[in-house]
Amino acid sequence: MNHFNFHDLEECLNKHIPANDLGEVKRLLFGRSDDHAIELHSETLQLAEKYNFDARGYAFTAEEEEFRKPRIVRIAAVQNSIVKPTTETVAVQRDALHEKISKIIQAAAASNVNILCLQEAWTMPFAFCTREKLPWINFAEDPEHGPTTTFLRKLAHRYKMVIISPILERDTDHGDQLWNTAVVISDSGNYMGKHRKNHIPRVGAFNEASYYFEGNTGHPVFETRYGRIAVNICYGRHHPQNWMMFGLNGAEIVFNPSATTAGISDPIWLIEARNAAVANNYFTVAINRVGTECFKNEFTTGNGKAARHEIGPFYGSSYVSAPDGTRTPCLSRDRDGLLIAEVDLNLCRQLKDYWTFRMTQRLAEYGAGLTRAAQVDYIPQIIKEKEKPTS
Ligand SMILES: NC(=O)NCCC(=O)O
Repeated sequence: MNHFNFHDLEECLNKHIPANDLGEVKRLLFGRSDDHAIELHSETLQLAEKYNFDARGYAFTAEEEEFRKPRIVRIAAVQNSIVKPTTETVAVQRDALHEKISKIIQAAAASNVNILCLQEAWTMPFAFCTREKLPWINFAEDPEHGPTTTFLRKLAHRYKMVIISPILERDTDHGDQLWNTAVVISDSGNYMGKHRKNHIPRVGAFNEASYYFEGNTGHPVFETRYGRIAVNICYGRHHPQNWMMFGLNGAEIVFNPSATTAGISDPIWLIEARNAAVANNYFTVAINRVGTECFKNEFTTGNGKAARHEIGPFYGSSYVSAPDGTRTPCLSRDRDGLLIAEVDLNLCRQLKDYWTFRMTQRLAEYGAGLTRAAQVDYIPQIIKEKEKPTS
């Protein structure tokens, strides 16, 4: 099937599953059978219509508590295609993306979004497949004072919104190195800090290791006005320990800005961030770009297939998962979109109390086991059947 004949999983279920089975199918696929959609502000919907993106909203509630007030926060994911051909200058490509995203952020603000995350390397095409340095490395910016952070700080301040901005970073203080970095800007418009992608892919066309190394910023959790947040960038979602460390540091929401293509990862996309939400008792927000990106020079992918000019299609499908394992429907596979989720952060502790994973986790046991497994002379603990005596 052509991926672009199939736009939207939920739409397909609604169309084809018999009405009396639909609730149970949704309970098994999404963790709940009811429609938890929320109405978005009319300005959000108007901007979505005008600028040709989807806007959808859902709510996750928690039990009422005697001693804690609900901690209701609106979080958002943005998925989008690039705007200009990759043959345009870096400044033209980047500015066009700034312009597109400013409309989507405005739409999010109209529906009172508190924390918003953009997709991985959102200011550029995902050009790492080419393995060519120029012009792509010219998209790299200073995370604190570069043009993208400067641009977003104004919006964050204007809308009192925490914004997570994943970019290609140039670290001029340390040998001009490049990094794949998420910048966190507070609701007062201040630069809060950054996190560098912990796991760098060496799969398919994702040749990022030619540009930057595994991150060296650990697993920071940012204490924002609206809650404790962290960022697990793309390929890091395949590593349960990466998710776990953000949880151990107290994250209540972990964003997973990604760039991944149909065929590589779509069968596992819907389970990874959802599983992490369950295992770590926090909300997760999985975000993927849309569209196919074309480059002037052909590149090969090391799979015996002919060289090509294109990477993609990126299949979108951004979604939010709650610590109880429920999830929103996805955004579409091929359209720009804004996904808003209203969450009660009290749900995190409620699920901690229910499952008691932290108590049963046996961190010290695994810490020791992992240390042993990382040694070069580690002998895997395998038990074989004893040889039977031959008679
Ligand atoms: N951007 C990125 O890390 N992509 C790798 C492919 C994947 O993890 O799905």
